[in-house]
Amino acid sequence: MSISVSEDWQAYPAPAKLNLFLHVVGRREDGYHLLQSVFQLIDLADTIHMRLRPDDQIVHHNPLPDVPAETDLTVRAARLLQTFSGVQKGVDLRVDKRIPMGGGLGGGSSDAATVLLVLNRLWGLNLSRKVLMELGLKLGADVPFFIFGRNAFVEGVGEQMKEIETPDCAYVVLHPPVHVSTPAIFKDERLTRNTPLVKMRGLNDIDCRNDLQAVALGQHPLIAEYLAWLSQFGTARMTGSGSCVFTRCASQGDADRVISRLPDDMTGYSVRSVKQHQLREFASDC
Ligand SMILES: C[C@](O)(CO)[C@H](O)COP(=O)(O)OP(=O)(O)OC[C@H]1O[C@@H](n2ccc(N)nc2=O)[C@H](O)[C@@H]1O
Ligand SMILES: Nc1ncnc2c1ncn2[C@@H]1O[C@H](COP(=O)(O)OP(=O)(O)OP(=O)(O)O)[C@@H](O)[C@H]1O
Repeated sequence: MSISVSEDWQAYPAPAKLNLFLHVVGRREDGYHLLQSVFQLIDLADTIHMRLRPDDQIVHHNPLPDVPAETDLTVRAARLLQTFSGVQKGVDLRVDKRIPMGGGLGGGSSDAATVLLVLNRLWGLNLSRKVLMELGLKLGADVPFFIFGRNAFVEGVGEQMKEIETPDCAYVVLHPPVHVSTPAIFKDERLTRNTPLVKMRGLNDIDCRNDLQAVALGQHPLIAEYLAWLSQFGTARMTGSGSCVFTRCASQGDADRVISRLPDDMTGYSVRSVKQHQLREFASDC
């Protein structure tokens, strides 16, 4: 799947995710945390434009203001794949960001996953999903999920996943304008790391809370104001390490109505759940 924008450039989607719940169940010796979470794909997405180059350069044409090209996860993903495969091919990249950065929506990780999936095809590498997921984990804990490409119950540090049925529904997502540092949340001494392990049968049996939320609210009180406003319309919760908060709505119309009542100084999105990543078939399962 791709959407043509010109003869050479092709456009590819990089969807965001919500963590429908997120439990911290332990900590590894290297400091990384063991999690249990359900990851839900949503239709809020960045667009990555890519074009094959006649040489082996990887060129980012519109780096983000605060992220130098060399540290952008799209460039890092392309370089990692180039080094791993030994391929002598290059790519031009442009990224249209729509997913708020540092919002717990996994935007950077999804951008990286899209680059890995697309270059696997454009460079003719034919690497398996498993290999791409292992490579992706080197870039970030959420990258394997986007390569897996289906809603999932995720364990470990973010690398073990099982496909799961999730409700087909609408969500309202609000973006408090604070940049949450994921390492600072995980390092915080107030974080509880001993939530009992759950067996995943269905979402209804689970205490759907986010263990990172109390810590994020402690560090950024503004998130609590957004949660309070959204709680008028349903149970509201933070995604990932924040700052975004979300609630489920009965219909897209309901979600749109919530957004229409948003105070002028708040930013939010009416989104839908997505069943599968549109680029899932760019990696094979064998
Ligand atoms: C919390 C989640 O948002 C859930 O989706 C993600 O697991 C975070 O993923 P991410 O933003 O891609 O984070 P990474 O870049 O992999 O890790 C940032 C930092 O968060 C901490 N970190 C992250 C994931 C994890 N399972 N345990 C951790 O302790 C580590 O200090 C790490 O250095
Ligand atoms: N292509 C990219 N898009 C967004 N952020 C990027 C990108 N490349 C590098 N980054 C860096 O990664 C940081 C985290 O970005 P991201 O938007 O993925 O956070 P997040 O949504 O909180 O992620 P998560 O849900 O995985 O915790 C940014 O602040 C930025 O410095």
